[in-house]
Amino acid sequence: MSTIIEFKDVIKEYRAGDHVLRAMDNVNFTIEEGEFVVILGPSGAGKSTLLNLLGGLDSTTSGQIIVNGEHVESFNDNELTRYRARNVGFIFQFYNLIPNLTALENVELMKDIVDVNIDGEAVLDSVGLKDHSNQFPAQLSGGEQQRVSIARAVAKQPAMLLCDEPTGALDSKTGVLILNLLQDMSNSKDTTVVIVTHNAILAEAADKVIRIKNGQIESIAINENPKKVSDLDW
Ligand SMILES: Nc1ncnc2c1ncn2[C@@H]1O[C@H](COP(=O)(O)OP(=O)(O)OP(=O)(O)O)[C@@H](O)[C@H]1O
Repeated sequence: MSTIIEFKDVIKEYRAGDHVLRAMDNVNFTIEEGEFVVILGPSGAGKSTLLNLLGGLDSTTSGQIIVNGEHVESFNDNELTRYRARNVGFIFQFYNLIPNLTALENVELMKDIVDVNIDGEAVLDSVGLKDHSNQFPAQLSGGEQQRVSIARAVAKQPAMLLCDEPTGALDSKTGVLILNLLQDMSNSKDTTVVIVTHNAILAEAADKVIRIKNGQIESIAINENPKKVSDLDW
């Protein structure tokens, strides 16, 4: 496997007046292509900060973030926009659906952003929304809206899927369906999946588990025999 993501001595500080908060404190790790990675840590540990830096949504204070051989920390705004569009699928807690487009149109919208063939109906089917493709976001429940946004990120077939509590609004059965889909995508080796979660059980399904605490890496563990998501004891 080849390394797709590398954090080298990454520091991220937030300033509020003369107070400085170090949210990322000298963080080093690598992620291999196609890995299914789970990031765990208590509230405020820096998990979302890590994901935002990796996704090019926020900039480092110092250090290097190398993705596919490119230095993300050195990108200007245009380069960051291109990087996000080409490489990253985001599954975050805010759904960002376009209200006057149907579920299907929200998914197929990705055709205009990346050069991929999208079978929107099939992707909606894979997240259990086959019968909802012609509904508008306001006609869907919170969990269904979250699944449309997951379908949209998946349809893009990105090199990296960055997920912040991807199953937050879902019941456990639907959550397992989604996590299964994400694990299958990483098993196909085309997509590297990084999931931030409070759910420690998911660690058993990960290829790599990164634990962070107070902005620092507490441990990095490799699972030689990760479980299938569907075999976990939820
Ligand atoms: N934009 C910001 N400005 C100032 N401080 C911030 C900002 N974003 C995050 N922080 C601080 O950085 C630290 C890490 O926050 P982060 O959101 O990364 O934690 P987290 O591990 O994702 O927490 P949670 O599990 O509660 O979502 C926290 O102390 C937080 O208050």
